[in-house]
Amino acid sequence: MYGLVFGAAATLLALTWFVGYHVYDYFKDPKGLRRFPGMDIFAPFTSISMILVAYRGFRSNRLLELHSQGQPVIRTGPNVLSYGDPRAIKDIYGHNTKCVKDEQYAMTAGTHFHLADVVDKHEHQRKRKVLSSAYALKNLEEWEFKVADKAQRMLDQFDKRCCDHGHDEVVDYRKWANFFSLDAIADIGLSKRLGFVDNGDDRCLSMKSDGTTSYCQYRECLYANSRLMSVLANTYAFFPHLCRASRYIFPEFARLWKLSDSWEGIPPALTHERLQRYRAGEKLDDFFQAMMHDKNGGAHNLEFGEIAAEVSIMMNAGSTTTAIAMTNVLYLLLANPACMARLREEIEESLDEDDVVAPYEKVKYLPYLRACLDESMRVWPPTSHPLLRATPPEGANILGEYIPGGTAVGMSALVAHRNADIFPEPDKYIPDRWLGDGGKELGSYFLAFSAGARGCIGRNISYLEQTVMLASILHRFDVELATPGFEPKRLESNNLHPSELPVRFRRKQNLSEKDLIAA
Ligand code: HEM
Repeated sequence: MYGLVFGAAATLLALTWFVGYHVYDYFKDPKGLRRFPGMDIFAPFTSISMILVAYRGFRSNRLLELHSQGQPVIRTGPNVLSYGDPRAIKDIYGHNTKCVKDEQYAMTAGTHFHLADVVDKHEHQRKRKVLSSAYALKNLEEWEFKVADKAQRMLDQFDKRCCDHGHDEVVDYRKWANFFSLDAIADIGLSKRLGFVDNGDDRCLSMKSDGTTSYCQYRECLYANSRLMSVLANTYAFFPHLCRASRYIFPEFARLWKLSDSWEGIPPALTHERLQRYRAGEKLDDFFQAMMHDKNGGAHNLEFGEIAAEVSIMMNAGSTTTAIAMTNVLYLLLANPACMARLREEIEESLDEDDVVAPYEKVKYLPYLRACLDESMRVWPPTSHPLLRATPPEGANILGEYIPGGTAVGMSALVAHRNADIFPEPDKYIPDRWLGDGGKELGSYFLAFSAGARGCIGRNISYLEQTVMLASILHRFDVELATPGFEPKRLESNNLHPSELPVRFRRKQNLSEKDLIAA
């Protein structure tokens, strides 16, 4: 009985402290953030608001709704501001910004930082220098054959499933696009043949820190980790506690944590395997090799943990985003037949009839093709939520207004891209807007790859993969939605995931009967 009373009193005390602390902080307002309207009435007091919005699965859309009502700045947490005016991009993300990555990145990092979550500017510069040779455009073109190989395997799979063979198989392009982007980045990065496209399955090895291994499904595990972080990392001081508690309290989170634990073991398993090949003296042409040595052959002497961290971000950022972009562009073209027809015409004019996988040289500068890709990443940016930066200790001017040091600030790419002043008719798919001088001017408001020193290092690889795969598919097949009028649902974790994309492939009429039989 006394125990119960004591427990109730302790809970009440803790709650009173919790609420009192946040209310006190709000009214004390040391940074003067009270002038900004809250995302809802609780957001200025507590990050629970953002946790709930994130949990519902589309926080950028909520921010878009709020900013569209005319609010340029919204307080989404006690110390977090969301910007709605794309002119803030250069202040927050531009090359001259003094803002650094927010502590959220360090909070969610593993034992070692990787290029994307390292906060310290000098450490980031060091890493970026080491890795830039690996990601350089020069290497990229040398690695085209790896992408072409995966593209050929994708075409082989679609050939087997296309309607001309008497069956009527519906293909989930979303799934296959992810198999493709994973196979491609594993080969480019680690000379590893995952074989996801060949197997139509993403079963792979995961390795615990004690060296024990097990098998798991790659995408399921990665997506679980991303979903957890997108919800839980909105708390700061409470993050480790929430991580622990959520494992035991909520069955849904317990399931996600189990999968996420398996994801944590995938990059070490890949790193371990590649290191063994490296130590055995195999000279392979991949990122890994470029990461281990400088141009003159001098060893970088990276620790295992750092190598595994870089493998992790490469296999994560380098696969999901591209697969999302590939899915969205195909969907948007199917939903906009006039754009599809024009793109096909451009592709047909540049490829020869006997080209199977589109040679990058022939398609990389096709203006309408690039415009279709960029417009789809504008409408549905694969990484859509505000990527938070912290203002420097001395504070920063954002949109001409002083924001004190240590404030988290960010702008969602979805919000930036749906701004009607910059992108008229923002909800419509209009690739033309990217053509000519007008298109060039829009570049500074295109946030799909973020911007400045922390902008995406892998964008050229992604364009290579997206361009080759899309051109090859449209050169070979007629594609249609399995259900006319189908629209993918969307779930935003750390990326904005479309649901499945069920389509049918049909070999194009201009291919000879002989060609069909050979396939
Ligand atoms: C459509 C495809 C892609 C999109 C939309 C995309 C988007 C982004 C965005 C928005 C950032 C900034 C992240 C942040 O501030 O937290 C970023 C950074 C990064 N991306 Fe990508 N990315 C794509 C493809 C790739 C690929 C293919 C790779 C690797 C092969 C890659 C590797 C990275 C890395 C390592 C960073 C961190 C860069 C740094 O901080 O210096 N990305 N990407």
